[in-house]
Amino acid sequence: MYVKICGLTEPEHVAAAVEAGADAVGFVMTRSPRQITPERAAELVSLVPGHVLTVGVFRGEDPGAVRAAALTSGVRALQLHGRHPHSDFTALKDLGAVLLRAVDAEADLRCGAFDEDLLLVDAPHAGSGLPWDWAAIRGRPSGRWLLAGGLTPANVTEAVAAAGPWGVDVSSGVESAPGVKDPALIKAFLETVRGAHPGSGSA
Ligand SMILES: O=C(O)c1ccccc1N[C@@H]1O[C@H](COP(=O)(O)O)[C@@H](O)[C@H]1O
Repeated sequence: MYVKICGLTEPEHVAAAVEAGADAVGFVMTRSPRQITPERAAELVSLVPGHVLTVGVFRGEDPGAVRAAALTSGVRALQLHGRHPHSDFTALKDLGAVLLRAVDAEADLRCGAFDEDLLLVDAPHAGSGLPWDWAAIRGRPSGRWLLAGGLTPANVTEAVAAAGPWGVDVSSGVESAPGVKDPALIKAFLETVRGAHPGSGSA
């Protein structure tokens, strides 16, 4: 199962995610308790080995702003939250980055229609960090998609069994306080997922 650890702001937390076996690490470059500048993201990206995908996370920015942040930070994937027309993704294609469309589970489950590289299905009220009815989306997204929203080391096994995703994405569920990652929780999350689903995928 593919695992992304998101919202990293400190080198030691990047190291914790990489050592624990994350497939992807995310850097939030939009308004958030986890927001970092593209320049800070570049410093953290430089610490990530090539086999781990680096993802820039954005919400509502126009493609020009996303492009500028992508070029400065050097992330290899772009995760766009918000109601972006397909043309926003097309406008970024030439960067050669993996493109992730993030949708919330209530607003848009026409998941078969997406043609970005990856789909990320977040909670109906994205950003709450609360568990939600994962079973409601079982069988609806197709292809490679990540489940997110309120996942923790304690509930990820149940969430995966309920929703049947290709991968999982966690941020607040591996924090000791909003925006403060906890290396022990990062390790526990990876161990739990890998224990139940050995092996990972490739984006
Ligand atoms: O983490 C944030 O603050 C954030 C801000 C803006 C857009 C997305 C954000 N995070 C992403 O939200 C999902 C779910 O996170 P959580 O585990 O419920 O906290 C995940 O994809 C984060 O990358």
